[in-house]
Amino acid sequence: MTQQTPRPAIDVQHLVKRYKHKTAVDGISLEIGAGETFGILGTNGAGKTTTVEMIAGLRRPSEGSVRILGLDPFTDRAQVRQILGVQLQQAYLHGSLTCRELVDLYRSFYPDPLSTEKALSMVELTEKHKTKFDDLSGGQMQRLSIALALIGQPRVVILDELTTGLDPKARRRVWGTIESLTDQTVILVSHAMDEVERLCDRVALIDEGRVIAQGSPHDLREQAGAPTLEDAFVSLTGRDVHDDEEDA
Ligand SMILES: Nc1ncnc2c1ncn2[C@@H]1O[C@H](COP(=O)(O)OP(=O)(O)OP(=O)(O)O)[C@@H](O)[C@H]1O
Repeated sequence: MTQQTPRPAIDVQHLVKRYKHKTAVDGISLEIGAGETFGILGTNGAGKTTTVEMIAGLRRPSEGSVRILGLDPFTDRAQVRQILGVQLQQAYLHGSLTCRELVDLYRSFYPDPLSTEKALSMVELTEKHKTKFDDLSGGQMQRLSIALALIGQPRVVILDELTTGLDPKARRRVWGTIESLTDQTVILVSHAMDEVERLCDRVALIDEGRVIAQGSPHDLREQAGAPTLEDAFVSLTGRDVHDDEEDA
């Protein structure tokens, strides 16, 4: 690592993803600094998940490049796995394993993981340690997937729909956990404006696979001349927060 040229922790250049009948991501560039919490906002189908899946190395870009702390998520896969924690919208976990077994399994992937107890207590699943993943409620599954994303104390964390489906108390607890990640670089995909406003230093607003505005939540409100981030979203995209692309 050079000291004189601080590189972005996450450097995304001209990212494109084409499917057969659809360009889901159409030239997205993002430079996210170390320690930043960066929000990705956009309507349903805007290309947010596709973008973060490419950043995480789970989906191959049609064009463009991704570097995480200087590493390519495809060619440096093994190294990236050590520094990256990912919570995706759909958690693909073994349903027959208990919470403790899943936590222990994920701990084994990392050199310096959180303790099993800390990981479970962080998301208030200590009492559920013997419960199989399939027998958890939706919100409990979500909380476990957050713990698994953070278990390796990764330097970079990607969280897709962090608190969707969580009750207000659980949301606030999870926010507190994310706020405590001061050294880590976090990408947060969210539809929840209060969450973005509270947690994110900067935000990219994505529409039809492109970044249409970028800045702090305050900047976006100013750019749009809007009183709230939700109003800014509607004004800048011309759509409602929960609009679907097909409805536009
Ligand atoms: N495997 C795929 N094959 C074809 N099209 C896809 C595929 N995955 C996603 N898409 C399309 O790409 C577009 C972007 O999808 P993506 O899931 O990235 O959107 P999103 O912004 O995360 O939406 P949401 O807010 O609903 O989660 C959508 O039109 C979606 O239908």
